Amino acid sequence: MDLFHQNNESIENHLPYDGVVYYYGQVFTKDKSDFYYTQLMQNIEWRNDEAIIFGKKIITKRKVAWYGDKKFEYSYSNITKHALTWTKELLELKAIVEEKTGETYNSCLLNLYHNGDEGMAWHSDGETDLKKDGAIASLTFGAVRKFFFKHKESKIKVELILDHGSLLVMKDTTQTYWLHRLPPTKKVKTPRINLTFRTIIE
Ligand SMILES: O=C(O)CCC(=O)C(=O)O
Ligand SMILES: [Fe+2]
Repeated sequence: MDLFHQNNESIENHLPYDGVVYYYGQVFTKDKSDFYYTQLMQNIEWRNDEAIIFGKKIITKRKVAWYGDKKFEYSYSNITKHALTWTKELLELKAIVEEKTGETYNSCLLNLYHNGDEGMAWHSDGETDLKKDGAIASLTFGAVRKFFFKHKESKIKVELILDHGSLLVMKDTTQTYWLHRLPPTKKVKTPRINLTFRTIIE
C-alpha cells in the first residue's frame, strides 16, 4: 500500500519484505536545513559516547546526545544515562516529524559524525526499552551519506542516500528482520548530524 503525503506524491516501501522503510527525501528548504544544522551543532550537549567492552572503556569518535519527555534512564555496559529535556528546536523538529510520519515519539537520540571516517556498524534498534515495532524517524542535516539495510537471513541489501534536510522512517518489523548501517567513506570531509526520534516504554 502506498502512503500519500502532502503533494500527493506516493512514497514506496524501500524494503521488499519483513519491514517498512519510507524515505521522504528533503522535507525542509535548503535555508531551513542550514538553520537547523547550525542550531543543533551549537545548542546540543554533544558528548563522546563511552561503553565498557570486555572491561575496557571505549570512547567513540562520533558524538551523541539523548533528549526526551522526561529524564528517562537507560543502562548498558555499567553506564547509566539520563535523557536531557527537549530544546526549543528539538520540540519543533519533533512536531514536524510527527506530522509527516503520523506517529508520536517521546525521545530523540542524536549522532554527530565529524566526517566520513565516522559511521555506525551493522545493528538494529531493538532495545527492550523501545516500543516493540514502534516507528523510528530519522532526520539528516549536513553531509549527504549512504545508508544500508541488510536482511538478517537472506542477507540482501538495500541502499539509500540520505540528503541534507531529509526524513526517513523505519517501522513495523524492520528492527526484527533487518540490520542497518552508516558506512564510513573517504569521500565525505564534513559533518553530518542525525536525529532519531523513538518511543521509550515506561
Ligand atoms: O546516522 C544514522 O543515520 C543512523 C543512526 C542509527 O542507526 C542509530 O542511532 O541507531
Ligand atoms: Fe540505528
